[in-house]
Amino acid sequence: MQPDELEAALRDIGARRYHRLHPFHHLLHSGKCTKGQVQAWALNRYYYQAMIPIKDASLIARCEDSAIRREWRSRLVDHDGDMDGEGGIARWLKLTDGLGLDRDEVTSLKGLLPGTRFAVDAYVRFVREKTLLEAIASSLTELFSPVIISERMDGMLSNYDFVTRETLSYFDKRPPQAARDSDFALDYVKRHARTPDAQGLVLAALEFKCSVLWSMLDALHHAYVDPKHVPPGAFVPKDQ
Ligand SMILES: O=C(O)c1cc(C(=O)O)c2c(n1)C(=O)C(=O)c1cc(C(=O)O)[nH]c1-2
Repeated sequence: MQPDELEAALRDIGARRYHRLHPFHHLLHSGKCTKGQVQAWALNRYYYQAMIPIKDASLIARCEDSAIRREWRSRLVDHDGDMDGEGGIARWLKLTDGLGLDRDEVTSLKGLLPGTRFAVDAYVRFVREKTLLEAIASSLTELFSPVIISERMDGMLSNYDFVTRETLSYFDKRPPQAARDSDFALDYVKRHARTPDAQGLVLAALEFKCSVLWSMLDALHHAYVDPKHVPPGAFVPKDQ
């Protein structure tokens, strides 16, 4: 494939497999979730947010090219900030605060669904163990996140009286960061995946990552929407 054909194949995976298509997101964005279901989403997604800098640090740790390390470093700052109280993780905790969740409960991870833990851990392990090309390609879901984030902001702000713009401030910053990061990652894979084998690995890495995001929402749907089987020890909303 030519590089532009590879890009088209990657975008096609997003169009068919990205978590924007998951029924839980349809419920969340259209105002059909209860407050408890929104809390469960935010509490579980906290683990994804908390582990993203760990996976990015592991990518940097094995990367021998200082230009790539320098570029990738901005992701750590985006999530961890330069000081306490700044960065994406801190802003995610503003979201869980705004939804009335106890911070210690969220950060203790005690109420996490096992399915969330397994999916997120699989992503971190993938980035740690696969080739650098596959690790970079697995971040390419971010090509598709600006659209879902704007749908989520509009939908949640207009449909839930318990959600404010300040509560959702995490998402204000994400679209430009995601655009910058995914432009870099896309350019990298287009330049480095030039053989059919390498291109196959890149496409498989993006499919894998779509499955990670999809199974996080499957776990939420099973526990909190239908059939509402909350695994032992996981968060139980007050309204469930
Ligand atoms: O809200 C979303 O739907 C969404 C999706 C994704 C994604 O597609 O992986 C990320 C994020 N948000 C996000 O906030 C984020 O920091 C992030 C980092 C990464 C990554 O793989 O390195 N994906 C995403």
